[in-house]
Amino acid sequence: MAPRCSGGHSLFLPFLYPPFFLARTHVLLPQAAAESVLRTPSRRHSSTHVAQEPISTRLNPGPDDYAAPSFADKAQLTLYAGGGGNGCISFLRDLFLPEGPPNGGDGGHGGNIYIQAVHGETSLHKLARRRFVRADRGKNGQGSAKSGQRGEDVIITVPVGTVLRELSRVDPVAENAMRQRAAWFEKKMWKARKRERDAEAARRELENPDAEDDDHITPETIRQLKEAEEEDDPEPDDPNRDKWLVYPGASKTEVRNISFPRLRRRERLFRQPPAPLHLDLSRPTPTPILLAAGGIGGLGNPHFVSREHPRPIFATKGERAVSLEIELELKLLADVGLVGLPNAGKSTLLRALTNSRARVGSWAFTTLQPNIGTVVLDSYKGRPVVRSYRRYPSAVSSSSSEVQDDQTPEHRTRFTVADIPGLIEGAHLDKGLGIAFLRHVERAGVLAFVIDLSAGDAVAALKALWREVGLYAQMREDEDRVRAAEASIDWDLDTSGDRDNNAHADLARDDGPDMLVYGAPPAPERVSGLHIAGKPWFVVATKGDLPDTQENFRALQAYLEDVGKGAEPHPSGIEDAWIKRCTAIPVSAINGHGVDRIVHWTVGLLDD
Ligand SMILES: Nc1nc2c(ncn2[C@@H]2O[C@H](COP(=O)(O)OP(=O)(O)OP(=O)(O)O)[C@@H](O)[C@H]2O)c(=O)[nH]1
Ligand SMILES: [Mg+2]
Repeated sequence: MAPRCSGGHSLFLPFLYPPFFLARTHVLLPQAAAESVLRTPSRRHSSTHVAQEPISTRLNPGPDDYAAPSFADKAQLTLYAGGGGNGCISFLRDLFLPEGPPNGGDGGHGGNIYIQAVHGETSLHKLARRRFVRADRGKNGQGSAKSGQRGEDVIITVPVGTVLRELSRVDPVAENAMRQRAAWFEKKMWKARKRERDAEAARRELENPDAEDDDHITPETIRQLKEAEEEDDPEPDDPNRDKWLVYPGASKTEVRNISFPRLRRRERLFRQPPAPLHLDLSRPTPTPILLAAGGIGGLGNPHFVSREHPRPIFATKGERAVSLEIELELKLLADVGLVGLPNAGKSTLLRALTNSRARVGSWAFTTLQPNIGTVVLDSYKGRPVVRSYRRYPSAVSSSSSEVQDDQTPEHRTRFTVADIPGLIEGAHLDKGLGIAFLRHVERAGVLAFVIDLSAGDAVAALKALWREVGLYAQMREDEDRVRAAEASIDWDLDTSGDRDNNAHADLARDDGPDMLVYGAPPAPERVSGLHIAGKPWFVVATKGDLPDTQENFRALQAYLEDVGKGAEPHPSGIEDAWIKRCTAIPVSAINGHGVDRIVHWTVGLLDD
């Protein structure tokens, strides 16, 4: 019978404890390693070796023991900001005061819609189901000078890493301003025509001083002519007329004869941000960002008291509010992205590291949607697991106050880990579950390559994974370059002519050569893929509890040492990629062994 060790830890994974590695190998016979695999709590005290179904634990759960992730990384929403409430037309009535002064209250302002990126949200599924977001309308004003209540604001909370793009907007305020400008211009033209007509009539009268004697042109005919012309060219309507509310008891003639006063421009507390909105919420937003401003409330009739209108029977309507169609796309901003072949043990590792209940199964493509888990470093209940500090990149902010914030490191109490579906060869060509999920690790701070030590050559597996990731990165960079080329303006329309004689080209060259593209877009630069290959990475060599995995691990470790020294190229083949601290951490995720080292190593890389 094979020798058995009493301490579980020392028997497992000799390479978890490198200093003791050589000393311990002599007791680690293959049979012993094989036994250790089956060492589940129920077996620890059993004296027989009868094969039993391993008892399911949190790290080795049954296929049905999982929380289905509700995940969506895209959502399209229509936002309706709240309209303003109407102003009120009312007059004070009291004993012995039948016709008191006007006392209609103002309408309340409509609610705004904001967006805020927060830690703790990991998916857009709730918003994807919602489709519409409406802020409340302001309440109408009431008699006795009671103003209407303000409409309630809505804050859309999204995960950090969400990108917002505006698709379209309907802005009644902007439309109205445009209509007003057109009406103002039309009125100006009409006034000019009227002046011309008057001048013409006066000239005719002057030219015919003895018009009374003339049968054809009398002052009466001149007046009639002018009237006919005026009928053909009526005064344009006041574009502000539909902004007014008139007392419903007023007669039609009264309404027709009201000359509404000029509406003054009103100061806005919330200005609608200009179109098109494009936000990249790659860090938490301490204060919500305004997306759609509510309409301002109407004014009650006391605002319009004047000598001409001592008892105004009109008030203004509340402003209609903007509506926006937006698209949200989530590029998960997990700190660590787990990349591995299907069935490598990524989800088990996520369970071991965090409280996640990701689905685990001994078949490929168990995970169909990304799972996010949070590793708590400091719960403020005792000593932190490890002290860590987060610094935000200063490139994100522009204002000086924010730059100041960037320089003060924030105490990191947790970090997030993203487990995505497994990659297969050709994933960058959309094979398997494809590249749809690679964009979630694209933005991770650290990449952890999860490699199953029991599934053949670990070095080959690592190279295959890096190849896919590298090709994906290069593809993304190409896409970005093409998009940038398409979006830039080609100022040099005369491609056949001599450029030196072309005034446009000269102008462009002097003023801003970087902004302009001459003729065809330039040939793409050398493809790099560095935006992913430049990230810190390490290898998690898992399933180390299985027999005959030590050799594989040793070969992997030797290969990574060579990569670190520069003797071997980076596994992706990309030049200048990150090779500072390449290492492999052996773990047995199913037993939770070695996972603490992953936490420490990750924190080291994140803090760097
Ligand atoms: N012996 C052993 N088995 C493990 C270990 N980690 C995972 N497994 C088993 O490997 C199988 C696959 O694990 P998963 O965590 O579902 O693998 P995955 O990489 O998430 O797979 P996909 O989601 O399909 O990509 C399961 O049967 C696990 O129990 C380990 O450390 N040791
Ligand atoms: Mg999985």
